[in-house]
Amino acid sequence: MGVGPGAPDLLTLRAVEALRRVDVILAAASPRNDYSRALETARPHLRPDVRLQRLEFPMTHDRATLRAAWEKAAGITRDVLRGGENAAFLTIGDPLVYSTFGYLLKTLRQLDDSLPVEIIPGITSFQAAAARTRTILCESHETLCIIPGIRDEESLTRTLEQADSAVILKAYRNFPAIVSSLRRSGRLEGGLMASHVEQPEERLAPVTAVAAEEGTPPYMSLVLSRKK
Ligand SMILES: C[C@@]1(CC(=O)O)C2=NC(=C\c3[nH]c(c(CCC(=O)O)c3CC(=O)O)Cc3[nH]c(c(CC(=O)O)c3CCC(=O)O)/C=C3\N/C(=C\2)[C@@H](CCC(=O)O)[C@]3(C)CC(=O)O)/[C@H]1CCC(=O)O
Ligand SMILES: C[S@@+](CC[C@H](N)C(=O)[O-])C[C@H]1O[C@@H](n2cnc3c(N)ncnc32)[C@H](O)[C@@H]1O
Repeated sequence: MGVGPGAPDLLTLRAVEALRRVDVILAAASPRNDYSRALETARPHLRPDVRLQRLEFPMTHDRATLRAAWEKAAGITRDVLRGGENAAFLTIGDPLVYSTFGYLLKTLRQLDDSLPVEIIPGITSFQAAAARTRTILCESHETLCIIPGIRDEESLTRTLEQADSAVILKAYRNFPAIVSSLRRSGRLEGGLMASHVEQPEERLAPVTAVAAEEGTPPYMSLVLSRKK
């Protein structure tokens, strides 16, 4: 299930109802910090007796490391379900948008495609950012383009030139290339940077202001860009 951007009151009623019902909570954590923001977001809704099971996702692009981790996570999930327990896998935002859930689902299907899976949608990070900044995402004939900010500058520029509205997720380490591509496509002015939306560390600022600072933005950052 998606738990939304990070505030415990931005889960859907369906997600909250499911959390009250399940025996096991499956939470993705990076071995780097063993922290699950999705779990902390859902925590106020958990039954005190629910069992917590961490699943490690290494947050890397190394194919062999990823495959091994997904197989381990899918194996644990299969064993929980085959044991007769209900489980909820938590993911930030929506489970079908750049989510660990996608990899878990595909790998679980390969292990056993008879296991029942229900997907509960969540409010995405960019919907939450649009709401917090009162930004219209798209209207009338406009397109809305969802762009992974880890692409190279040329690719980012080409896509931005085609888009009416754009949201650039994963706007952190590659932020300088993102800023250049916004500038080259004539949309730097007006670009909004939204970090940790609906989380305690929330920051909303013009892209130009963030670009003028030293340092790398946090992983939980995205850019909203609407063509003028
Ligand atoms: C490679 C890299 C780039 C990339 O994003 O592509 C990457 N994550 C990176 C960094 C990173 N990720 C997170 C933090 C801590 C942030 C914090 O704590 O504030 C940090 C920062 C850090 O570690 O420094 C947490 C996190 N990540 C995802 C979620 C949401 C979810 O679970 O859905 C959550 C919240 C979980 C929670 O806490 O609830 C999801 C994804 N992250 C993935 C990959 C894919 C999974 C691959 C796999 O199966 O392992 C997937 C599914 C995206 C996809 O595939 O599109 C990049 C490498 C580092 C680098 O080199 O820069
Ligand atoms: C792996 S993707 C997860 C997307 C998520 N499933 C969704 O539906 O929004 C991680 C990226 O989502 C964005 N993100 C997730 N939560 C966020 C938040 N609360 N504030 C700002 N950006 C966030 C950031 O761009 C981050 O790099």
